Amino acid sequence: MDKTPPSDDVTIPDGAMPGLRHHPARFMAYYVRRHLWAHLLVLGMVTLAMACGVSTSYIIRHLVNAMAASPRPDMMVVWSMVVAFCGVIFVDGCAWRVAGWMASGLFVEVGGDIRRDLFRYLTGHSVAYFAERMSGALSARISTAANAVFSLENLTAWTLLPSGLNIIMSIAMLMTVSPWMALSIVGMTVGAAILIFLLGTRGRGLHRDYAAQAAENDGEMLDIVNNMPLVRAYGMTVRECRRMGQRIRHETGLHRRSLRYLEKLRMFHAGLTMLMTGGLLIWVVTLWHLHRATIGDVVMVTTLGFVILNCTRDLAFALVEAVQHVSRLSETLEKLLLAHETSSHPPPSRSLPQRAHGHVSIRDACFSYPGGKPVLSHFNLDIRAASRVGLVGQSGSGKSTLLALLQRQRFLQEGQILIDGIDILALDEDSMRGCMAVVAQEVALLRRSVRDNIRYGCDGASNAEVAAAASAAGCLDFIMAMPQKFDTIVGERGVMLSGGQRQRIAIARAFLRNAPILVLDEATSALDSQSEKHVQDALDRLQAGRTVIAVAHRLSTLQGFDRIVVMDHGRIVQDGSVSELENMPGLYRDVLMRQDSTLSVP
Ligand SMILES: Nc1ncnc2c1ncn2[C@@H]1O[C@H](COP(=O)(O)OP(=O)(O)OP(=O)(O)O)[C@@H](O)[C@H]1O
Repeated sequence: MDKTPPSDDVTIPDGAMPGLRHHPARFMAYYVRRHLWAHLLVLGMVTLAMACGVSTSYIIRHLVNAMAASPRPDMMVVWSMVVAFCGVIFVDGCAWRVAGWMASGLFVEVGGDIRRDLFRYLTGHSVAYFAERMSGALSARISTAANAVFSLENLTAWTLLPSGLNIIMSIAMLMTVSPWMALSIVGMTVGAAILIFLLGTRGRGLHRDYAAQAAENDGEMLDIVNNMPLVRAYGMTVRECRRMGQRIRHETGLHRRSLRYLEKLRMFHAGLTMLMTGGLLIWVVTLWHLHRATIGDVVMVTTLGFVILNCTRDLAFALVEAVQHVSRLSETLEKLLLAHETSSHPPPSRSLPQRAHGHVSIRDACFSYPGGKPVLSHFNLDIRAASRVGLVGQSGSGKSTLLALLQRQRFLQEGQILIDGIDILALDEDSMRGCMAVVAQEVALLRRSVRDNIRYGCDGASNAEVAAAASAAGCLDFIMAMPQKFDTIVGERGVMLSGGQRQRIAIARAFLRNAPILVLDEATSALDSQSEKHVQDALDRLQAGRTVIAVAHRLSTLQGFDRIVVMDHGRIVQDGSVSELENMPGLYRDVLMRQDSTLSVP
């Protein structure tokens, strides 16, 4: 397998991931623990800043009382309060800035850790997992998870924590004026926060509808962009734009409703704040009138009361927002942290010798897709090392499924597939990938250079070896004609190359891998006869001395093979040499005759 990532890059090991699928809080806790001291420092700085902020009201109270003292104010007290005020706002500013500085590195770092872990875990899923899901949506989910945690950390540091601390410290300070007043404020604060939170969460349906529609539209857009050639070919550009326009209008409508709901809550809270602050002012002025409160008390209570009530609003809205981010994180983890399909088998531990023979044996194999009919049932096939076997059969007879099972992209429900006598499920990744090379109809190329694409999976290969493989695969002519030769970037999925050129790059890759087993999946079926000739020549060179398992609809490509296996509904219905099957009534001869007369694919 690829190299294990450096342990520094792993916060949550793959084995622990599925256990966190329904536990977003525990998932986040791993990343907080990884940077515990930095998180504690941010927490400490925010607490210090809040303490400073609240104590300014306390200092102002004393300043006002000292200034209003009769017959003459004590200027020592007045100036010491001024100095204290300046000191406190200086510390307050410094604490915020230290917290901001730390957080700007810390929260971004956490986002990076999450992306690395989720990407690594995602790449461990089986090919079937990817085949059944939209790849764009999966990669978008990794960003969604990292962004949700980033938002939650920011929300906690800059809103939840300050508002909570502000409320607690302000109430403690109000206790010094009137315990009853402080208790009343506690009641009002808790009541208002609970009310806003409950009303806020009642709007969750609206937020969810919007989030679901937005995700669906993103997927839809990606689908259209990926299929632009089809859209153009069928003259559907205008219609697709109109369709997308309608979907986006629907999404913006849902977004507006979700935001307006929050806005209505804010209006409701503003009214509540006005009433409660007015009530507090009347109360403290009455106390002052009864000589039970000083002017400083009036100033402090009014300021703190207003601060507290505003903080309840911030706290409640931040909680509602936090619920939204946690929902997004939960949804993402649920989708991404499914247990790897391979994990139900014992960990692969056996390896093949440096040069495996390439004897393939499929024994009593049973397989069906989830919820589908059996594709293979008690299927047996033995392929000698260095023999060339063609798999033939009507569409849907199970040929591609067999190749997927052979490459460990899918897993048998019963039976075994053995390579040189070892069950492929027991083979470690290096042996598994090292013993097999694949050339398929749809060649997978990355948006990297020609050289990197040929060298893919053989990192140690020198430039000379890459060039030799390219030469053996008949690629040199077109590579040398490219602007940057081997360094030319092939474009997304190799769009800058023709179908035949892409095939020959795949063949060069297989040459470099030099695996004893070669799997050909309709390798030449999509090519015109000129390209097919080039590719076929390269393939003939590649096949020499290897076990070849080739699926082909065009029977002419299997001329010269040692053996043909004809499949029908997941069973072998004919098995023999080309000449035997040509002279035997049955599916092979029927197809051959049809192709001879039409020269087309059945
Ligand atoms: N991902 C999938 N999920 C569910 N069923 C599938 C899936 N892939 C294939 N099948 C079903 O499995 C059966 C065998 O399909 P398979 O692709 O192996 O046939 P094939 O012989 O390779 O066909 P073709 O020559 O058209 O490629 C078919 O009935 C097909 O509908």
